[in-house]
Amino acid sequence: MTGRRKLIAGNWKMNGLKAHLSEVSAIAKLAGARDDIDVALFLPATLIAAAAPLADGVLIGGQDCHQAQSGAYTGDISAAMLVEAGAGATLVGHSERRAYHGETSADVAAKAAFAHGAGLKVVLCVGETLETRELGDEEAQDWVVDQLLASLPEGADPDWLTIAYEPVWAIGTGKVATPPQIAAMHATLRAALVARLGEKGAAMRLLYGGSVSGDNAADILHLPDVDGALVGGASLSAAKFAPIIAAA
Ligand SMILES: O=C(CO)COP(=O)(O)O
Repeated sequence: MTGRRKLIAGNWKMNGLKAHLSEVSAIAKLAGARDDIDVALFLPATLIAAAAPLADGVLIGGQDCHQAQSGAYTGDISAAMLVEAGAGATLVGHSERRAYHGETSADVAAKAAFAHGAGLKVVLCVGETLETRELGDEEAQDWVVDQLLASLPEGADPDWLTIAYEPVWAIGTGKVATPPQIAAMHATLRAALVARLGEKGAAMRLLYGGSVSGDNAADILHLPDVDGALVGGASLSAAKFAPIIAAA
């Protein structure tokens, strides 16, 4: 036993209106039936305040937060705003933020540290593009280790920080990484975390994300260094999320 509790997390991305809150309630019901794992939902910021009271037993989070307390950052959201809305966590460094908003690993490390300072748990995402993967499996592993180490915040601790490995080429494509690819990457990331953080690195959860579904969840979740999943499309409905929770 590793002592690491599994975390099944959903990332709704830019999906979901109030009409979809019934899915949050239904997912909370699924989570309530499992006291051996953690379940989280990273929702659009507009849904957090309405979702939090419905989601007993589910960690509700935002999908990004700014690395400053407040200020002239049009369109951004601060960690304190997420906390006030009822969030207990946030994603940082998702590849869609890195790609479409130009976020660097230094930004991501600062966001993670700031979010922690505001009392949020943090899921920090890393992952390589198809171009990098095509250089070879070892090259991809080296690249992701570098990205992870550059993104790790000061004081990284498994009590509040979880890492999610999400190969960009597997996100929303239906093209899941193979179990050997995932196992090799997670073993490499684990070794890098242990080298950097010692026991804290051994205890830090490492999630896989990228086209996780009810069909492939069991094969992925039982790999040795996989401590859960970060699920996009299949987290939007309780019906599709249920078999992933059941597989954990
Ligand atoms: O990016 C993801 C979760 O953060 C994965 O998305 P999909 O599960 O839709 O591939």
